[in-house]
Amino acid sequence: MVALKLEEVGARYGKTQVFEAISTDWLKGGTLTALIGPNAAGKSTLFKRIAGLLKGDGVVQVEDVREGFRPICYMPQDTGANAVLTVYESILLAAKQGGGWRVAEDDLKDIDRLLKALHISDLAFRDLGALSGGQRQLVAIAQALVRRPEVLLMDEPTSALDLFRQIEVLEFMRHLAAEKGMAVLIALHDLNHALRYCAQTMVISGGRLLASGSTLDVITPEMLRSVYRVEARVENCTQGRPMVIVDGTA
Ligand SMILES: Nc1ncnc2c1ncn2[C@@H]1O[C@H](COP(=O)(O)OP(=O)(O)OP(=O)(O)O)[C@@H](O)[C@H]1O
Repeated sequence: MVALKLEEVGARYGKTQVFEAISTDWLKGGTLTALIGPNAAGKSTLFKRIAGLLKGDGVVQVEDVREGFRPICYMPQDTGANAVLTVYESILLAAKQGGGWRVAEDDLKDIDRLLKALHISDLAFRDLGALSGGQRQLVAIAQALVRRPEVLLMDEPTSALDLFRQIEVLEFMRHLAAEKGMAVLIALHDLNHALRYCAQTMVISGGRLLASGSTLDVITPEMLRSVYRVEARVENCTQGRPMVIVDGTA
């Protein structure tokens, strides 16, 4: 199964250091990992650094990548849409990116399966430019998954989705990670999503990785006070699930 490890990873834009010396244990495939932290903490920058889109200090190691899979795929926050392509064409283009242009029967089957799994088959022949923000986000998830990544970095993938779709997508991703052995890192602002779906959580703040480990160990009232500047509790709801309840600003 794929494994990812960061060793003393840093990133800067020009002279401005965003974060430095981020190190992790080996993170194995099969589960979702939340990447959390306040606005501008560097979550997207860390993803770009892991994906190799930004250079910087330290080493990103990926081991045990299977034949026919891509080591790392980065799904950015909404970047607008190319109005010229249909949804189907855009997913096919993503599948073929960096490979040959010959389209095989299996490519088309993969796309059909993904469209069905994400419940967007009805959008297949719509123009990308004519979609709503949430529809575009679902298509972006299909574009990322069709590339068969071993490590998938998802930057706030549910920010434009309604409540039903948020749950549907995160449950689907958790299932897919377990089934395919994929390592999925998800930048999130909704900490209840982290508590509910992500086995591990990493907190980035003040240019450092402040905490990393089991989500329940990481999301604590102390962390919420020091990182998010809120007074909050983590309590079990009536169904026994832990949830963050915010009482106010700290
Ligand atoms: N291309 C860039 N050039 C210069 N500075 C940048 C660039 N991209 C991001 N930054 C800066 O780097 C810092 C980290 O930004 P980043 O987008 O990684 O944060 P984030 O944690 O993903 O934030 P958010 O939760 O608001 O999406 C911010 O101060 C931002 O202004």
